[in-house]
Amino acid sequence: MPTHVNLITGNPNKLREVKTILEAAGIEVRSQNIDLEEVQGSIEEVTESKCRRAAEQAGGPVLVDDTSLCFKALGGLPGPYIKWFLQTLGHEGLNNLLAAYPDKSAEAVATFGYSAGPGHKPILFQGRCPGKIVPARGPTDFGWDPIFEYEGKTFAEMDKSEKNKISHRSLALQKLQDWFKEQNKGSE
Ligand SMILES: O=c1[nH]c(=O)c2ncn([C@@H]3O[C@H](COP(=O)(O)OP(=O)(O)OP(=O)(O)O)[C@@H](O)[C@H]3O)c2[nH]1
Ligand SMILES: [Mg+2]
Repeated sequence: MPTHVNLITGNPNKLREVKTILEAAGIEVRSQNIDLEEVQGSIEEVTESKCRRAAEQAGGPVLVDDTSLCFKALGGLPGPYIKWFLQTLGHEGLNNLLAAYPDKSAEAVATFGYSAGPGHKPILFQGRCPGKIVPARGPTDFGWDPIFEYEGKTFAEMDKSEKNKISHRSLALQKLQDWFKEQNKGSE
């Protein structure tokens, strides 16, 4: 296991969750806020490009988190473009996108990219959490948490620790930790 990672993000809520999850496993989370240009493409392409840019700009090993919200009735959209949809339409507008469809199911997808440094190919770790889109319930301090319902509660209605146990982000970070452990074995 590395003793620390450098998470490149401008999002303090992500940083808080990643810190809670990884620091419980003994990995210190440092962070740099670098505004990275984000390309269009599949979830994986967006994350890989973001991770490459982050490594170049930070000049060393980096971790990035790109988060998607995928509506089943819309073939996976807004997907990696959820940030702009959320900013433009708000919670109500996101619900309205699904008004014509009986299927409100969605998936929260966290894709972490880890690069050992500039020029190193990013390795991706993905976690998916199934849920459905509902009218907003709960505190509004983090993105689309109030409209994403998992087993009867929106993410916003959950305690932070409850969300961190089952979230897309914790599933992805579990895979990252498993990979770190594998790497360690190889170097022993
Ligand atoms: O309710 C939420 N619960 C979450 O668990 C979650 N994770 C991310 N988000 C939001 O989804 C968009 C992703 O865009 P995104 O991955 O590009 O993030 P970002 O631009 O905010 O930060 P970063 O790219 O600097 O890391 C942004 O609007 C984030 O606020 C979440 N909302
Ligand atoms: Mg972003």
